[in-house]
Amino acid sequence: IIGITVSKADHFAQWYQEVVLKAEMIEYYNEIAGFYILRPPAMYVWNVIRKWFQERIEHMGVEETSFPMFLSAKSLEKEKDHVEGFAPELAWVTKAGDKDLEVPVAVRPTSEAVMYPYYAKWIRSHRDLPFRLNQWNSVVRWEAKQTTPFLRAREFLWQEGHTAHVSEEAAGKEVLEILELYAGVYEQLLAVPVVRGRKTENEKFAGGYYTTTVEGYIPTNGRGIQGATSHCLGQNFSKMFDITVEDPNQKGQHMHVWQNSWGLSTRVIGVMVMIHGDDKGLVLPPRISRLQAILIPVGLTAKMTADEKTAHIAKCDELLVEIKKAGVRADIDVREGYTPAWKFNDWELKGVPLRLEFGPKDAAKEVVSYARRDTGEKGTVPLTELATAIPALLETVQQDMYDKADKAFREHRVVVQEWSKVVPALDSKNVVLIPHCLDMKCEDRIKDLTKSEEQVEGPDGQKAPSMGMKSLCIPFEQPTEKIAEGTKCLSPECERSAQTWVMFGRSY
Ligand SMILES: O=C(C[C@H]1NCCC[C@H]1O)Cn1cnc2c(c1=O)CCCC2
Ligand SMILES: [Mg+2]
Repeated sequence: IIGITVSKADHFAQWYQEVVLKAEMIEYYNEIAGFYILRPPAMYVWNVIRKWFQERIEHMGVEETSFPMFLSAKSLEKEKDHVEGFAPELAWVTKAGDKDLEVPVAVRPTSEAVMYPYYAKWIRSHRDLPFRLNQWNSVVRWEAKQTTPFLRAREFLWQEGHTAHVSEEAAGKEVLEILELYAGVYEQLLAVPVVRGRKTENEKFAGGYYTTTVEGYIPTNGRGIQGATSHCLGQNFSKMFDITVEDPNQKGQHMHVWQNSWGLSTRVIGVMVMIHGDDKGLVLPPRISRLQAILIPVGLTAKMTADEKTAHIAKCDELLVEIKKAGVRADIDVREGYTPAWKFNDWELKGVPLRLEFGPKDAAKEVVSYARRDTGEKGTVPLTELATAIPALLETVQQDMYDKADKAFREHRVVVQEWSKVVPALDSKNVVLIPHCLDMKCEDRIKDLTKSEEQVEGPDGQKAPSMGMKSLCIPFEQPTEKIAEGTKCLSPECERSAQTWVMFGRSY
C-alpha cells in the first residue's frame, strides 16, 4: 500500500480522490461514468447517520414508505414549470428486452411526482394531517458536470421526507425541526459545524415556497458547501397535484394542504472527508468510525522466544476483550510479515481515530500506549483504567475535531462592509457576510463582479480563474453588527437598501 501521494493543500482534488479510494470507502464503477461503489467503511458511516436520523423522525411521527423508482412523463408534466431546468438530468428507460416501451419511463431524480398523486388520493380530511412519510432510497440525476465521489454522483443514497400540514405555521415548524436534525447529523456525528439559514430566491428550490439549509465550510479552499435542505413547498405542489382537505375553518370549503420536503444525502460523507482528512489520509470522527481503536502488538523482536510472543499476544487479546466490553469498536492487528510502522501507516490512512500499542515495555509499566489520529498526540493509559480512559479519549477526539473545524469556520466567516474588501477576503479563503438587498438580479451580478483572475485548482483538479461568489444562505443567526438605517446593498452597482446580512462565498 502506498499512502497519499499529494498534499491536501496543494492538490486538493487529487488528494480527495486518493483518500476515498485508498481508505477503501469508494471504488469507481468503471462500467459507467459518474457512478461509485460504496464500500463498508462508507456504508458504516451512512448507517450510523441513518439510525440516528431514523430514530428521531420516528419520534416525530414520520412513517416509512417505499415508492417505485420510475415515474411517467405524465406525472412529470404536472411539475413542468420548474422541472424543465432539470430535464437534462433525467434518465429514461425506453426498452424492456428487445421491445420498445409504449411509454418511456424516467428514473426518479426525486420523488415528488411519484408520490403526490397518491397523497391526493390518501389525504381527504384535515384529520389525516399532519401526513408524514419518509423514504430511504437512491435517486439518479444524469449530471453533466464533472462528478466526484459523495459530492456529485449520478446516483446517490439519500432520504427524502414528504409531509403535508393544515397550515403554513404547522409546516414551518416542522421545516425547522428537520433542519435542526440535519445540523445534528453534521455537528454531533460528523464533527462538522454548519450555519443554519434560509436560501435566497436565487438559490432556493424553484418548485418550493422557501428553502432552509445547513451550510458547511471547506477550510482547504475556503468554499462553502450546501449540506442538506429542508423546504417548505407552500401550496405549490398541492395545487399541481390537487391535494385538498375540507377547510377546518370554513365549512364546505376545501383548502390545499401545506407541504414540506426535506433531503440529506451521502454528500455528507464527502464533506466530512474533506474537512477532517490530512496528508496521511482519512481522519474519522469516532462516533461514525467502524473501527474506533486498533491495537497493535509491538516489540515482538527476534530476541523473544516463540512462547514469549504467544504469551504477549494472549495478553493483547485480553486487553482487546476488555476494551470491547467497554463499548469501544476495537480490533487487533496481528498480521504476520508487516512491521508495526507499516501497520501504523495503514491504519492512519484508513482514519482509525485511536491507535493502541502494547509491547513488553508497556507490559512492564502496566500501561497501553496510544496515539490520536487527529492530533498525533501520544500518551499512555494504565491497564487498570482502560474501560474508562479509552471511551473518554474517544469522546475528547470527537469534541476536539468539532472544535477545530468550528474555529476554522468562525475565523473564515467575515463581516464585510466595503466592496473593495470582498474579493481579497474570498482570495484569503473566507466566506463573507455582506449587507444585501435580496434582489435576484443583483445577486447574479455579484457572481460576475467577484470572479478573480487568480488561478486556483477547482474540484476537478484543473486550474481555473476562481469562480464568483454565490449566496450561501441568509443566516438565522445574524452578525451582531447592526445594518445602520439607510445602508445600501454592498454591490457597487446597486442602489437598493440593504435588507439583511447574507452569507456569500465561492462554493461547490
Ligand atoms: O429534489 C428536489 C427537492 C426536494 N426533493 C426531496 C428531498 C428534498 C429536496 O431535495 C429539487 N430537485 C433537484 N434536482 C432535480 C429535481 C428536483 O426537484 C428534479 C429533476 C432532476 C433534478
Ligand atoms: Mg443538481
